[in-house]
Amino acid sequence: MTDVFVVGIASTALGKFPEKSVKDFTREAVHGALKDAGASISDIEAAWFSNTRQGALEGQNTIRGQCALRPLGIQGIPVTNVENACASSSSASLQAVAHIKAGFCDVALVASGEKMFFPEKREAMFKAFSGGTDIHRLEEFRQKITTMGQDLIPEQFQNIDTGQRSFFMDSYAAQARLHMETFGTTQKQIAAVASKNHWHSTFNHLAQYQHAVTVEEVLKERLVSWPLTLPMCAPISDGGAAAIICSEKALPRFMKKRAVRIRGISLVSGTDRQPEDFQNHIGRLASLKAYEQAQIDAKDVDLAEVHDATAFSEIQQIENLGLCPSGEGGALSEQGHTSLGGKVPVNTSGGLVSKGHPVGATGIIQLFELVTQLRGEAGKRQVENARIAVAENGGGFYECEEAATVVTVLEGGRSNG
Ligand SMILES: CC(=O)SCCNC(=O)CCNC(=O)[C@H](O)C(C)(C)COP(=O)(O)OP(=O)(O)OC[C@H]1O[C@@H](n2cnc3c(N)ncnc32)[C@H](O)[C@@H]1OP(=O)(O)O
Repeated sequence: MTDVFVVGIASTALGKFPEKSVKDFTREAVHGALKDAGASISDIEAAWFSNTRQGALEGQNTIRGQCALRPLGIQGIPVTNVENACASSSSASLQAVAHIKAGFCDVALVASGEKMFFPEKREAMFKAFSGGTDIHRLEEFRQKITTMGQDLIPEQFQNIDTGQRSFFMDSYAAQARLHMETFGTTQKQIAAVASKNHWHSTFNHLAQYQHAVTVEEVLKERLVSWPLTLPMCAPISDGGAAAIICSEKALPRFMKKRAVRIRGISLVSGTDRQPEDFQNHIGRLASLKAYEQAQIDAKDVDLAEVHDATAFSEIQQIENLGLCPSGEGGALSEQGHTSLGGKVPVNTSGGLVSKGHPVGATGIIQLFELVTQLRGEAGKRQVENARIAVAENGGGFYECEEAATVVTVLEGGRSNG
């Protein structure tokens, strides 16, 4: 089977852009990725597209990819729409990799345009998140998560209305409380992750928020769902991203020196595990599979982008990726080991909490950061001598964890000859 490479990749600026459409983000991202690869539209033999919101908020229920790509001249080739909640575009990447490995094509496009911010439809904007779980069991899930670690919530924060928010913030808050109860993780450690990611994003001109926030400031901010405060939560974001990937055979047509090899990619769905069973967390299962494919060990990882839909999630995911033992993610983060300049920098882009989280596009945006790093083009946030990078992208929520998780292992530099 052929090796598969990323030869072109781009992300738009992320943020709240009420004047822009899904088509605008897609156009900018696809043109950026083609330019980066030195490719043209006629090079693309098959395309995958991800978007999660256009159906719920704009009524574009199906064929979103065809609608966004045809105006760019991408037509007459297979176009497949992939929806897997926040893991949509990484799931799409896996389909494209499999297609190339199976020999169906040599050059593929994976693209996403996402629009989440609709100030005039605020209620619908938040309600749309509930579609990322089993809507027929929403109340059951809600009750279950409310009871998780409830005793830990300080009295002054119990039963208070913290305003409109996505269902997911309550789910992650419940998981955070369970982790605190089990391992002694502290709210201050979660704040340290948020503060570190906000600092990282000061070096990322595409990030939604680009200001530093101290640990103390994070803790003093508005509460969203205990123990999570505002800067610990992924914001509402618009944006797009695209990648051109190819087989070994097609590689000489592109800038070989800047190519990054996809050494492993795995997709796992959640299981019936109990919340306390951390060893079988979906992120752990997905990373083990991807590491096996890539024939690497956690100690080989030079940097990672993980799905910090909340700052707590980063603690959970670095444990799942094996960057530290279970229960030690909070301490590892607080001691600065996951910061730029630390042992294994995590979320150098600023992560979802600061760089932004246009959900369908997030998988490719994570790859964009890692490819930029592996090419040595990350400027002030560059991780020295980075060779192996890992992306972890989680989507949806079923029972007590993400419904889908994709882990991708990338290798840059000397692997490409
Ligand atoms: C599997 C998964 O990935 S699930 C995750 C999917 N994503 C989500 O669930 C999104 C979760 N986020 C939310 O629900 C919302 O963003 C909330 C509740 C946290 C905040 O929403 P609101 O109360 O409407 O606040 P709003 O977005 O208006 O922000 C107000 C201001 O606070 C500040 N702010 C908001 N979020 C952040 C953040 N993460 N970091 C720093 N500042 C922030 C900004 O100054 C912002 O104003 P601006 O965006 O206009 O500059």
